[in-house]
Amino acid sequence: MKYQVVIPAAGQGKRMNAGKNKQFIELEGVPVIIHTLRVFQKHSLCEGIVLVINDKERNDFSFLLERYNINKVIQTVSGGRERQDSVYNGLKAVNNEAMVLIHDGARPFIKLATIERLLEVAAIKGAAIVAVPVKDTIKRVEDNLVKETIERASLWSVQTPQAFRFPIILEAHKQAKSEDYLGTDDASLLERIGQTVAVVQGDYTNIKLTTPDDLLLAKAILDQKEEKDYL
Ligand SMILES: Nc1ccn([C@@H]2O[C@H](COP(=O)(O)OP(=O)(O)OP(=O)(O)O)[C@@H](O)[C@H]2O)c(=O)n1
Ligand SMILES: C[C@](O)(CO)[C@H](O)COP(=O)(O)O
Repeated sequence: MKYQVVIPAAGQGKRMNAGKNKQFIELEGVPVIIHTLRVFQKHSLCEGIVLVINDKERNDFSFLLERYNINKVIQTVSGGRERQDSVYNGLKAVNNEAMVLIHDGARPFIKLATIERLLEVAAIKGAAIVAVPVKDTIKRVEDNLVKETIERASLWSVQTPQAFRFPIILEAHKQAKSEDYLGTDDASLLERIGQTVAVVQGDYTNIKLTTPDDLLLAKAILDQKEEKDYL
């Protein structure tokens, strides 16, 4: 199923502490955001990319899109205070494609096979997300004391892309905004209004580059990278 993808890349990268937006950090000489965009640029089912950026970085992004010939970007839109605001701004620029994916610019290692499996499920279920089973024990902690150990068998660590039939995710964002609800992912905006969301198992290598140690993992992942998986 053909789709458009919204790529939020308007964050500040505070936890990365790199002194710049982590999207511009180079991995093997190529900026993180380009690694991410290249996957969708090459995917024949991707009909367009809406890139969400900080206006102060518009020239930087434009230069990179030109240099790396990322010509599937149909619009670059301004980000907002929170990731959710940025995504909503991006959704409003999608030209009413039946299916929309939302994928963090900070997740450069998404595989084509995962995207294709996600699309198949989202086409049937209306909404689907990529996730991996949790490997560690998860506990709820308050004031450095364990309050609860959460049964691990049903816990998943959620990633992106998240795929939705366009009208339902646009409406969910609209409703969350009108009710001042802030979620940490887009699927939660559907869950809170009673919509079902399917889960597709992805890869543990589909990491979000968040803190400096993630760059060590990124190097190891790139060392093992099979071009065919991504491009
Ligand atoms: N207001 C925001 C916040 C985040 N993002 C994007 O959403 C993705 C996931 O967010 P995160 O990893 O938290 O990125 P940052 O917000 O940049 O990181 P930090 O919280 O450490 O500042 C990233 O691609 C980021 O650029 C965005 O477009 N707009
Ligand atoms: C959307 C997400 O990547 C799913 O794991 C995650 O919630 C983003 O969190 P962030 O703090 O905005 O990076």
